[in-house]
Parts: sequence; C-alpha cells; structure tokens
Amino acid sequence: MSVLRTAAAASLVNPGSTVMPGSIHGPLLTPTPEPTFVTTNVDVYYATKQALKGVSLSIYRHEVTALIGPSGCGKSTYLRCLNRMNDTIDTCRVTGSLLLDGQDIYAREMDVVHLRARVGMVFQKPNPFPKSIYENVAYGPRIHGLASDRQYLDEIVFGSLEKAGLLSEVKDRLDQPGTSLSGGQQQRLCIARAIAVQPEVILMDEPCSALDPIATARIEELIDELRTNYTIVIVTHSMQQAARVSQRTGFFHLGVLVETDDTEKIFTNPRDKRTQDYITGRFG
Ligand SMILES: Nc1ncnc2c1ncn2[C@@H]1O[C@H](COP(=O)(O)OP(=O)(O)OP(=O)(O)O)[C@@H](O)[C@H]1O
Repeated sequence: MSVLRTAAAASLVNPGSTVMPGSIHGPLLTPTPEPTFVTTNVDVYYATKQALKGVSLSIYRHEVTALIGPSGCGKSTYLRCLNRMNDTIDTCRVTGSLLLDGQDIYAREMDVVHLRARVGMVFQKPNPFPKSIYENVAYGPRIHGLASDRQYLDEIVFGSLEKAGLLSEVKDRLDQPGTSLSGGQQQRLCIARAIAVQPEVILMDEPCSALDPIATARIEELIDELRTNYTIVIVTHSMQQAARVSQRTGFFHLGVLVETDDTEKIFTNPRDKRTQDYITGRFG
C-alpha cells in the first residue's frame, strides 16, 4: 500500500486525529499464521434474544486481535464465549463450534476451571482480590497446584509481576493490599494474576476504559510486549487503540461479524460499507 493511500485512509479513521500512518503499526503478519481458536457459526442467545448470529472467526497465535463495533453489537458476548464466561449467565445459550487448539471447549468433558486458566481474562474495571499484592498473583498458581514450594511460588509471582511491567513499582510493598495501587497499576496486577497461571490466551474486555491516558499508554505497550508469549483478544471502543495495538481486527454490527482482516486493511480499505461507515464515524 502506498504511503499516500495509507495516510489518506488513516485520516478516514478519525479526520484530523493523531492516528498517523505509522501508528497503524502491528508488525507485519506472518505469512501462514497458526490459529489458536477456530470458531465457526457461533450463535448466542440470552433467553429468546439472539445476541450473536453465525459468527465465524479465527484467532491467531501471538497476535493481538481487536474486536470493534458499536455498543451492544455483541463484542463482549463473543469474547466471553472463548473461556465460557457466558456459562455464568443463566439465560445464555451458545451454539456452534469453538475449538481451542483443535479441542471443543464446549465438550462435556472440558474442565471449565482449567479452560479459564488457559484462557485468562482481564476486565474493564480492575478487580483485584481483597488480598495483598503478592496473594493476588499467588492465588491462581496455588489453586491450580502449579507451585510445589514457596520458592517456586515466589518465582511465579515475581516473574508474573515482571512480565506485567509492575515488579519495580511494587517489589517493596508486596504485602500491601492490591486495592492500594493506582487504577493503572491495579490493571497490571490483574494482568499479572492472569499470567501467573500460564495461559495461552488473554482476553481483555475494554481494559483501558477506566484508565487515564498515561496508564492507557502503559497497558498498550504491555499488550504489545505480551504478544511475544501470549495470544491476545481485546474488545475496545477506541478505534485508535485497535489500530495501535492489534494485528487483526474484527468489526461487529448487530450481532454479526461483518468482516475481519489485517488491522491495516480494516482501517484503510475495508470491504464492507458498514465497516467504512463505522470507522469514518458515520454511526456508532
Ligand atoms: N446478561 C445479559 N442478559 C441479557 N442480554 C444481554 C446480556 N449481556 C448482553 N446482553 C445483550 O446482548 C447484546 C450484546 O451485548 P454485548 O455486551 O455483547 O455487546 P457489546 O458490543 O460488548 O456492547 P458494549 O460495547 O456496549 O459493551 C446486547 O443487546 C445486550 O443488551
């Protein structure tokens, strides 16, 4: 794609905004990426109301996939299908095929607790446990039996805090409550907590919506670093954020996945008029 075309298209995303061509960055996609999740024809109902209609989407390893679309279009519903968080909603029914590394995550024999360790989740509002910083991170490895002794548990806790970019800020106050941290630090603590149980995938549901711009920038940098070791799916209302952090983007509208493609393609040359209208601010 020519620089001129990219520049013109980037200005479409948000005319006059700071989204410059270079900031639709995600490094180039590998030629033959490997899917972590293959989901096919997913329908979701809340009682009789259908929230997702025939969604087919693959999530690729070591990429960040952004899910965008107007409010109520089903982004969070789809995200929650990937670790069966929707199971906690009585009226919710999921049909279709959802395979993680080829395994049906809705199969009767699937251990949902284990699934949620493999597919961790970070929520909109940071939600540390009412425990110390150390215990927030140690809790998961303990209940999953990942640490045979205290020394190994320490290694997991310190390593997870380091990967979440928080260790240097908290190493001298590990026994203080998680809730004593700033909002951005709490969100990184929640990321450390997810990492501590060695997930393959981290789901993030608008992880920056409660954070200020500096804390948001820190989380965005972290997402880019985490991609080396994890597969990430992020729901975001910010098209700039999707453009900055993701390699692949899916656009949802009224419960339908309208299109999915390389992030650069979605923001510069979408196939569908609805996507074009959304990214140019005509609705949403
Ligand atoms: N627990 C629930 N019970 C009933 N309906 C629900 C429930 N959760 C979501 N819905 C409905 O499902 C549809 C999709 O909601 P969902 O939260 O997935 O959309 P979204 O795109 O993530 O929205 P937003 O961007 O506002 O968070 C909406 O119509 C919503 O009202």
